[in-house]
Amino acid sequence: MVFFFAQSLSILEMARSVSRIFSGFRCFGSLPFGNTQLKTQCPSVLFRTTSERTVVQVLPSIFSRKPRDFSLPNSSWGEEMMRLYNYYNSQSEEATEGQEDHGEQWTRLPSYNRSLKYATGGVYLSKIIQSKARLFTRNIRDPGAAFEYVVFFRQDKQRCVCVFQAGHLLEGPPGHVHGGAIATMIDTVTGTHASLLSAPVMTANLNINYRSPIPLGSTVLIESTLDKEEGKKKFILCSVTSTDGSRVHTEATALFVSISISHLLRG
Ligand SMILES: CCCCCCCCCCCC(=O)SCCNC(=O)CCNC(=O)[C@H](O)C(C)(C)COP(=O)(O)OP(=O)(O)OC[C@H]1O[C@@H](n2cnc3c(N)ncnc32)[C@H](O)[C@@H]1OP(=O)(O)O
Repeated sequence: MVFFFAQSLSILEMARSVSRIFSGFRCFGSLPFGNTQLKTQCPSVLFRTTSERTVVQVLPSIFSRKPRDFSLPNSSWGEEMMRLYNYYNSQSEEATEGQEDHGEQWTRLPSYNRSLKYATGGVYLSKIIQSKARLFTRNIRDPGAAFEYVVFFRQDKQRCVCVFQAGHLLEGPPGHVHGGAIATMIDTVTGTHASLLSAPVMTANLNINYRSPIPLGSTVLIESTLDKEEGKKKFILCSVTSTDGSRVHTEATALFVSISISHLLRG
């Protein structure tokens, strides 16, 4: 992440700016920073500065139109992708009236490709960056060409599962998915998971073992579980397998460190 700030801004203004940016992330990324209330898509964000406490209202003022949710099915999704989407989605119904929700269901996490456009803090960023920035995994217009995925979260088990269909633009070795693309998806799923657990986080360490190649066009499962938490460190385990679980493609461990707004201000 790169942020450009005018030098004349006060620290308070910059803190407000970054907070608003994260407000945008909360609403528009699949990575909601902070303790997210999963069924509340666009919460107010409470943040504290040295001089004041401010509630930043995110919506409805920042919407010009409803952004596309990339975690919903499109025409490129194959049979296996749809089958698994329907499987997890069928277990993610809203709790019915009178029934308490203890996080025992899967929750589909919406996923958007922009944050800066909607984050008013972006006013301190380069206009070019504001207009052109897109989430890395959601920046190909052609459906099915690259990263097609949906992430579900289950709170009671502290577990995320991602159904991922790898498109033809992700080729590494002939006919198979590029290791960097696999790493990107692992970072995305584990990063989403870590950020659901705590305040803003950044990847500190990602350790990957590639066990067997993933054919282009295939659908795989990426599963993420919380290993342990130590202070501001979250250790996450991740595996990429065939959808029937018979083949392990990749195994990984990831470390995420909670950061403060001032960490980003330092660059
Ligand atoms: C729209 C959006 C949607 C987005 C939806 C998609 C989600 C995508 C998610 C992508 C996330 C990313 O790629 S983030 C981008 C890639 N990552 C980065 O650029 C991070 C660059 N690194 C940093 O900024 C920093 O090094 C940090 C934040 C990681 C740590 O700095 P810090 O906050 O000062 O913490 P520090 O004191 O150094 O360390 C805290 C503790 O962590 C340990 N620690 C720190 N680094 C490591 C390390 N590499 N390996 C082991 N341990 C480490 C320290 O020993 C210490 O342990 P102890 O002494 O406390 O025991």
